[in-house]
Amino acid sequence: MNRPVCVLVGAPGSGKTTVGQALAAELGVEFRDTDLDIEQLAGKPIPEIFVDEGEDHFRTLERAAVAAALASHGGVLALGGGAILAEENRAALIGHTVVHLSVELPDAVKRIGLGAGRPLLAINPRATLKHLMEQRRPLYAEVATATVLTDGRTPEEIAAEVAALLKP
Ligand SMILES: Nc1ncnc2c1ncn2[C@@H]1O[C@H](COP(=O)(O)OP(=O)(O)OP(=O)(O)O)[C@@H](O)[C@H]1O
Ligand SMILES: O=C(O)C1=C[C@@H](O)[C@@H](O)[C@H](O)C1
Ligand SMILES: [Mg+2]
Repeated sequence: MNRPVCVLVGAPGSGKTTVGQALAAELGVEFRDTDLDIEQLAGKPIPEIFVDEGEDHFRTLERAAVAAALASHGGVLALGGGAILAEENRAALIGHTVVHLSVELPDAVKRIGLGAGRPLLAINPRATLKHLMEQRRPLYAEVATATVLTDGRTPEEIAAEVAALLKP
C-alpha cells in the first residue's frame, strides 16, 4: 500500500495544484489532485457536477476520492479546497504529512481572478471567499503538520520550502 509523500491542503487559490505539480517534479514523484480524480470519475467538470447533482453529491464523491487517493497514491497529493470540511476526511488525514498552504484574501483574490470554474464563488465571490477562508482556517490548522505562507511568493519558492520540510 502506498501513502502520499505529502498532502497539500488550503483555500481556493492557495496554489495546491500549481505548487503540487512543481513539488512533484522537484521530488521526481507523481502528482495527483482529488479534484481531477472526481472530474474523471464523473466524466464532467466540477461546476457541472454542482449544477447537475448539487454540492452534497460532490462532497460524497470527494470523500471517496480522498480515501482512495490516501490509500493508493505514493506521490504528492492535492486535496480540493473544501475537503477538510468533512470530519471523515480530517480523520483520514491523521498520521499523514499534511502541508497547509496558507494565503490571505488579497492574494487569493488576485490569483483566482474571481472568474468561472469555482462554483462556490459564483455569487458575491469576494465576500464568499472571505467567509469560506474564515470558516475553514481552523480546519486547515487542525489537519496540518506544517504551514507554509504563500503570499507574495512564487510557486517555485513555495515548492522548495515544502521540499525542505520533507527532508528527514
Ligand atoms: N504563489 C503563487 N503566486 C502567484 N500565482 C499563483 C501562485 N500559486 C498559484 N497561482 C495561480 O493562482 C491560480 C490558482 O492556483 P491553483 O489552481 O494552484 O490553486 P488551488 O489551491 O489548486 O485552488 P482550488 O482549491 O480551486 O483547486 C492559478 O492561476 C495559479 O497559476
Ligand atoms: O473550496 C471548495 O469547496 C472547492 C474547491 C475546489 O478545489 C473544488 O473541490 C470545488 O470547486 C470546491
Ligand atoms: Mg486545485
